[in-house]
Amino acid sequence: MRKLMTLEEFTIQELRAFPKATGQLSGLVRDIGLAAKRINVEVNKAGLMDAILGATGYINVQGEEVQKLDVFADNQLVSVLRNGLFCAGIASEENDDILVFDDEVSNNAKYVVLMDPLDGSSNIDVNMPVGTIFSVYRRVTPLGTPCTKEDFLQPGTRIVAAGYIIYGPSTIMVYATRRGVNAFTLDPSIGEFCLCYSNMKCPERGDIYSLNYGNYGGYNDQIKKYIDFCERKKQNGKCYTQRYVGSLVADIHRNLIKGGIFLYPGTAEKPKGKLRLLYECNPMAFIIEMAGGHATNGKQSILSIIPDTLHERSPLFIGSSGMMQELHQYIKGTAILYNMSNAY
Ligand SMILES: O=P(O)(O)OC[C@H]1O[C@](O)(COP(=O)(O)O)[C@@H](O)[C@@H]1O
Ligand SMILES: [Mg+2]
Ligand SMILES: [Mg+2]
Repeated sequence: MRKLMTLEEFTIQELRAFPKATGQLSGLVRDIGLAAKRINVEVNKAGLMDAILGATGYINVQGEEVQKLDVFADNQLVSVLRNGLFCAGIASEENDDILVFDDEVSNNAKYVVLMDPLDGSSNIDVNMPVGTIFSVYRRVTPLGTPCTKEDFLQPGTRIVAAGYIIYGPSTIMVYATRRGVNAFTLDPSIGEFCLCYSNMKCPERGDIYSLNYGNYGGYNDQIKKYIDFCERKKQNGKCYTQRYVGSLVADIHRNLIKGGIFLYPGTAEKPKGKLRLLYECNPMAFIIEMAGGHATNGKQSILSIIPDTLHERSPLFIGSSGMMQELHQYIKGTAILYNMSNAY
């Protein structure tokens, strides 16, 4: 077996590149990795335990029925980060309001974490890939004081690091900073995430388009025309292929590796679509943009949106740069597609 660098070794190597760094970000990512390992164990044996499969009967702030695994995942992340040294507070898709840790250590931590503890909830009971999505921001409120909502309502251009863990045939953590995008596979024999893809680049083009076709009727004419174009489109003599898992982590992970485009547009009924700007759109946009792709809401780059509320939704168009250019010719959005990776 090739000796693969572990996540811990990788973050320490990154630290060595920044002698002035405090190590807080590396510590935070390792804490998230630990929580992911605990979630992974429950996901793997979900079919064996009623305690993990099924719904809680509780409706969350999103108006969605909360799954038992949503709660389990949220609790694992909250407890690891609350008891850690590097996080001042959390905003979670599952909680109405922010969680301020407000103790001496946490109040001196310079980062806050935003998370979708369990993504792809509708796929839990059918053994399809699900995931966890996170993003890290530097606080804007003074250290030594409790963090506030201001620390969470920052545009995606302020993201310091973002990532997701996909609990699939293998469990993979994709972690992005401004230095690049790297992926780590969980090696169950040593219980460590090991580097499997370094410096990932999203191919400029692919032949996959990904959307929930069931919503087609509710899309505006421009988007319908783009989807019709994808149906007819031939590339190198090959038709475009439609793929949709229904777990954002899985649909984005596939397109990150193979190239492709993912759309979750607004509809007449839900003009903002379904996906949450802070917990889903922003982190995925950061990862894909750092890998050379693009992400917009059809009008502007996702990362440039100034959030108003914790649980606001946004249409999402994301993927290979060449395919995003093509899409924008159809939806005539005014978004000038430039790569945000060098915006800051
Ligand atoms: O069932 P739909 O409308 O296609 O929505 C699927 C989308 O909803 C989600 O499941 C929403 O995420 P959660 O499971 O975290 O609520 C995404 O993962 C996925 O892309
Ligand atoms: Mg989600
Ligand atoms: Mg979720």
